[in-house]
Amino acid sequence: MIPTPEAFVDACRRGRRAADRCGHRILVSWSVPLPSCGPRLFNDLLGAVEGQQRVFVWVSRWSGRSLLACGSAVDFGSEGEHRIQNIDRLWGRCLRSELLGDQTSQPTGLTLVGGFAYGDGRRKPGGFPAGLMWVPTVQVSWSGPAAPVLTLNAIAEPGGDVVLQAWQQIKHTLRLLNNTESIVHLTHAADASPAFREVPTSQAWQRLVGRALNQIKSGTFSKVVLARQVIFSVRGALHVAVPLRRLIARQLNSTVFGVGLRGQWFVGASPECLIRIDGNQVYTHGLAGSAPRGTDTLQDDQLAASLLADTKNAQEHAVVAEFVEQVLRDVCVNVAVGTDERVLKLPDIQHLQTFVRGTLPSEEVPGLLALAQRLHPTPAVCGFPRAPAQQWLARHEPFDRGWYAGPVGWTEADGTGEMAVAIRSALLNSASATAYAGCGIVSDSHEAEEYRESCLKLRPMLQALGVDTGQASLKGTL
Ligand SMILES: C=C(O[C@H]1C=CC=C(C(=O)O)[C@@H]1O)C(=O)O
Repeated sequence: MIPTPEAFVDACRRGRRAADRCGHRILVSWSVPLPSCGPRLFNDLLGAVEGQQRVFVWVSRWSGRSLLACGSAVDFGSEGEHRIQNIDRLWGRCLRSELLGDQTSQPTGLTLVGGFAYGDGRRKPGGFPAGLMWVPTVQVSWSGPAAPVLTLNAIAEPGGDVVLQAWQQIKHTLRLLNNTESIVHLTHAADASPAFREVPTSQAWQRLVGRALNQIKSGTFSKVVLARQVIFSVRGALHVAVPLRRLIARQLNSTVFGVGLRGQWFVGASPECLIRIDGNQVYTHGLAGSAPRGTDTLQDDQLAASLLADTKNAQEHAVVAEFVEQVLRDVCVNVAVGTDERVLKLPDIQHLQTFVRGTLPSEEVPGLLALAQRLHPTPAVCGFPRAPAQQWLARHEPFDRGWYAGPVGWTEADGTGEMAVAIRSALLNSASATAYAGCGIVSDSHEAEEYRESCLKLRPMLQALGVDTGQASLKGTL
């Protein structure tokens, strides 16, 4: 099923010779189109990779790019305020001095995948790291209707036994590609139990909204985005392929992601693109201001019209749209702000949105990660002005956001790539599923309305986890 695997072994041999010459490790990246049909292979592979130690899943509604990757040839990790920038620097250095040197152009499939915690706190034992991106050992990617591309990456060390290593990697890849059929049929969802715990409790969260409103009145900030957690216990083994498939099938206007690290998974369907680069074009997205969906088209359109006309939502949205526009103006030329498609309709909620695009000038410019560092956190997940909102959240939000609302995505050697704001997400392990939602609080916000809105934002993940939100005990709460 892998065409010309010997070519990968040859590339590894060349990598080893280069490593011997320069005395340091060399990254070998080799890609080949796969003959199998795309969507089916993707769906089947999802079942096959879920048990792996390191997995990255991506189904983009912005670029049409899908990725399924496992293993890591090389990790780039960093903590602290400059974690995105630090990983950008390490990746740049790897591309300049460690990539297999005798290729005439950039390797086509080489991709860095991963993400970042929302905050710059230090890594907690057992939790997701503050920043981790990596080059997968095995990756299958699709772009629109084109044939899937298989990419194998390996590190050749000076004096290392690359031939054995390369054949083992091919064997492992073949096992993954061939095992898909049997594994997918064994995959059953152990749905999350309807028993749940809210952090903070609904009353405490609404009291916090009240305190945020006092700060807004006293002029500390004009907007803050307050989040909450809902924690479900999980009965039996949770097969992550099941919620991922549900998200892919239902959240058609959201980019679906899944990051598996040592048995824990961070998954979600984000409607918010932090940054996307395609060639010299840069895209970002302001998303804030929300309304429920209607029960029929007439009511739905009325709700969208009121959302567009409402001053509270307009204010909540404007700070985000103006912020992301300014970041693009700082680095791009020909910045244009989209005026159509002002409302994004998702199955459970609708939002105000603004698309901003720009062109990278031809001189040396920041890449995807450097732009993500400038944009994160936008006022859609933090507040405005950023520093006082951030400080207030650090003191009052009673949990660590982890990767919720952080940047998650991928970038290639030529700078192409995309990162989502990881909202509408959950952290899953063998015992529990923790789902997150946050709401932008501005001067005209109301505690109970914001609580109801946060429940709508939790729904995509709860539905994906098999929680019956129509059930009596959850009605009016979630
Ligand atoms: C912070 C979240 O949503 C943001 C994105 C869209 C609309 C939002 C709002 O209306 O509050 C939030 O700013 C979340 O879903 O957890």
